[in-house]
Amino acid sequence: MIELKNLTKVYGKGNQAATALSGLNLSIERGEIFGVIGHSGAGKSTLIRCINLLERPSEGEVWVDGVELTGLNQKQLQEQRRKIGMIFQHFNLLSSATVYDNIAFPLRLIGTSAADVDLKVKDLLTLVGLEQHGSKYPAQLSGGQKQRVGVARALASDPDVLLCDEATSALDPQTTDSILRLLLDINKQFRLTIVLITHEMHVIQSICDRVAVIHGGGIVEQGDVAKVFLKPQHEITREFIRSGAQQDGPLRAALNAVSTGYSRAIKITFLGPKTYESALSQAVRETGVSFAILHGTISTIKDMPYGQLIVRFEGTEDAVKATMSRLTAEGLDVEVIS
Ligand SMILES: Nc1ncnc2c1ncn2[C@@H]1O[C@H](COP(=O)(O)OP(=O)(O)OP(=O)(O)O)[C@@H](O)[C@H]1O
Repeated sequence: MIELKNLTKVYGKGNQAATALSGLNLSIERGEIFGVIGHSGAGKSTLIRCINLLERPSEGEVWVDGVELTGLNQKQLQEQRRKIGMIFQHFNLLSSATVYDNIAFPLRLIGTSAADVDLKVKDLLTLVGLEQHGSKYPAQLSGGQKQRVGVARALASDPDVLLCDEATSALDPQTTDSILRLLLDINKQFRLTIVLITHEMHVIQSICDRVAVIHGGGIVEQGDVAKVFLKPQHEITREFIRSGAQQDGPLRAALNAVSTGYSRAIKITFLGPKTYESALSQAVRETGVSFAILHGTISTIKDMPYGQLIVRFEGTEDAVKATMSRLTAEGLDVEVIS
């Protein structure tokens, strides 16, 4: 659906030159919600703005729905851009136009009849839950409502792709969640491909199918959110996960606590329905190992439950190893951490 090949973007020239993206490759499937996470300056905005050529890459190719965009003339590009909607961190609404007129704007630009504009805008107002607010001006709306207008306007031309440029970064946590739910709904309802950039792991965890971690203008890690989130390979990814987690001070103290016999601290990861099964209690009952829970999380990635427990097993070496083997045989991920 979207393919970025050897994408390079250099701003400025000579000794003023700044490389924002260097030789980046990325493939995004139709209908998925793809997240790009990275620190400030990593290249996220440049990357997302290259997908609709708001920013023209210095080198490389941008393929959307089988069409390579960098080779198109202005008219062809305008045509293709209609298939790519975009929403922004600061909403970018026309302050002197009503909600209705903001949403109607892209339709009027392409000469849609007044009757069709009316039908479409009313449908979109209902879709984003703003039926009662069509005649208001942006200044009379909350941040979440403004972003709903942004979503409705982006959907007016029936795009195949929605680009979200830090779309929830200016919103409080509750409003963020309501906008994320709206994005998830429209992704399901219209099989819309969504690409979002963010610096918050929570956003990725809530709605994305796959994620790429970007650092220094390149992708350092990518894959299914569950895989990247639960088994991060790169230090930058681990940093993001730590920043979204609770303080690990108490855990460190527990790991350092002296134990009398043979003991191992183990991280056990449960995914999907296994999260709610009793594999751990069954395994220790059978092997006679005792255990203390040092740290635990149960949450969801998109709508899939997962759990992560750090436990200290105590018993004979053979019994501890047998317990780990049993958990592995049950399909759980088991990792010795100390
Ligand atoms: N118009 C520009 N002119 C010169 N350099 C730029 C320009 N836009 C971005 N850069 C540089 O390119 C690099 C990547 O910037 P970009 O805005 O893509 O990162 P980002 O990950 O989106 O950061 P943030 O989260 O702070 O928006 C940075 O070093 C930035 O200073």
